[in-house]
Amino acid sequence: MISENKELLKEMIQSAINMLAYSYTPYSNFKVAAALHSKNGTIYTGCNIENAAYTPTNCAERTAFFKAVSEGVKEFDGIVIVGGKDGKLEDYCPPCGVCRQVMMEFCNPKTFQVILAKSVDEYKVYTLEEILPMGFGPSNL
Ligand SMILES: O=c1ccn([C@H]2C[C@H](O)[C@@H](CO)O2)c(=O)[nH]1
Ligand SMILES: [Zn+2]
Repeated sequence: MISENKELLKEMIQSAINMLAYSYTPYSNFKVAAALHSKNGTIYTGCNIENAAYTPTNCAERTAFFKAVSEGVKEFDGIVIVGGKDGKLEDYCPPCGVCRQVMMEFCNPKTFQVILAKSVDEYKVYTLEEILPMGFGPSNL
């Protein structure tokens, strides 16, 4: 489990916090960033990217997944998520339902860890199964 590696966890949280600077949010000012760890050791970061037409907005988590998958990487251990109004990390920022479903596509719900962070030493760890019980995924087809 990725959460046992405290050094890696800190590195991922710091990468996500650094990524907040690229969050494109002229409409909501709600800034979100993610750091996704692949099983080959690479960290893929992502930020939310809003749009004047609103619905094309892409969440930070999906930006990170799509960066990785578009480079041929499809196996992951865990994701760190940070976010808040104006980029202030006062609360934990849980992933939306659409992002949970994208996680379900590529990750084992029993082992993939979703780590919500407020700082490098303030975080909570969940499995995908805990935040998406009875999820529908590739094994259901
Ligand atoms: O899982 C989530 C939920 C929301 N947002 C973004 C989308 C939008 O830009 C802003 C407000 O919903 O937060 C994410 O990046 N990830
Ligand atoms: Zn989302």
